[in-house]
Amino acid sequence: MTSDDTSTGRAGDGARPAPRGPVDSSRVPRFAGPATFARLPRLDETPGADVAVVGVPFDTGVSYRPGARFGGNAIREASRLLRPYNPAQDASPFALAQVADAGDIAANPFRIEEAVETVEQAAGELLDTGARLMTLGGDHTIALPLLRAVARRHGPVALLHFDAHLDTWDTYFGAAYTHGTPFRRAVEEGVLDTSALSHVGTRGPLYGKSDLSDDAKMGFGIVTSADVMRRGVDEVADQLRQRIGDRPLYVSVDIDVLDPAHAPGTGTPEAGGMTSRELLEILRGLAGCRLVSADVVEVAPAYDHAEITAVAASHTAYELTTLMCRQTAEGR
Ligand SMILES: N=C(N)NCCCC(=O)O
Ligand SMILES: [Zn+2]
Ligand SMILES: [Zn+2]
Repeated sequence: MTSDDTSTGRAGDGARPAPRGPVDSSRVPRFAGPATFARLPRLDETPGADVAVVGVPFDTGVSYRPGARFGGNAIREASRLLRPYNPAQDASPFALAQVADAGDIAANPFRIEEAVETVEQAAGELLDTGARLMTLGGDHTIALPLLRAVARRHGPVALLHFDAHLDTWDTYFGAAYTHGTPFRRAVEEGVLDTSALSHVGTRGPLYGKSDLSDDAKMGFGIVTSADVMRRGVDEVADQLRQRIGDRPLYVSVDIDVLDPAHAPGTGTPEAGGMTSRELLEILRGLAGCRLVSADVVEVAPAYDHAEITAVAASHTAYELTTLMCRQTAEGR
């Protein structure tokens, strides 16, 4: 594959050369060569990244269908069709900041505790370079070590959690680190700013009413999937922005927040979810927030059809990345 890349137009500022953009799909077929996110350079091909896209092929924390370990690479494959100008945010993200694909974190698939440590450590090293992280999961277990690493750098962060599920349950089979429990652990560990925690898109059967009261005690507010439908994306985004204010913000997107019609390729699907249009619009409405890092998790390509889920996840990561690049360009 040629290493030809699009000229991005940002003049080098002395500290760093102009960002190296994606491979030009008008010159090199977009279906050629190994996949990196959005056909961007690998991190080792750049002097350093403002946004590092990193995969975590780990799904040992799941309670139902496995397969999210293949999610990151499915998202990279589906991201070949992304283009460099984002009209919805009026920005060319990859010209505003250097985005690079940092490859995958090698988490132990046989020892969850060790995997959690590995993800925290590797994420911490990437954050120490000054990059923001756009993580491609993996199951939702990985949000805990990612939040630990982010909190070490920024202090406790506001959390905006898009998911069909609360993921604030306590344990499964006595296990503390699973994909249904990361945010309870994160609250217990003090890595979240409990004055600004929101779930968006929740729905479906619970174990009991106490799931909701426990969750509320931890400080979470809930915008259900039905609330999004009734109130509309602009009102929801306004309310979220007000709650978040200028706190450092982490956004975690479990792709099962989308209706199974929009994201069949996931491990614990629930009927009655958001559309991909609603999700993308709410994300765009977060412009102005201080987004420090984000993840997109729970893409399980074995249950996908025609890359529906992976395409939705790639666009989700694209909107989040665009928000981060705009902030870099604004010096925030
Ligand atoms: N984080 C995701 N996707 N799912 C959690 C579901 C936990 C359960 O089986 O009750
Ligand atoms: Zn979920
Ligand atoms: Zn989840």
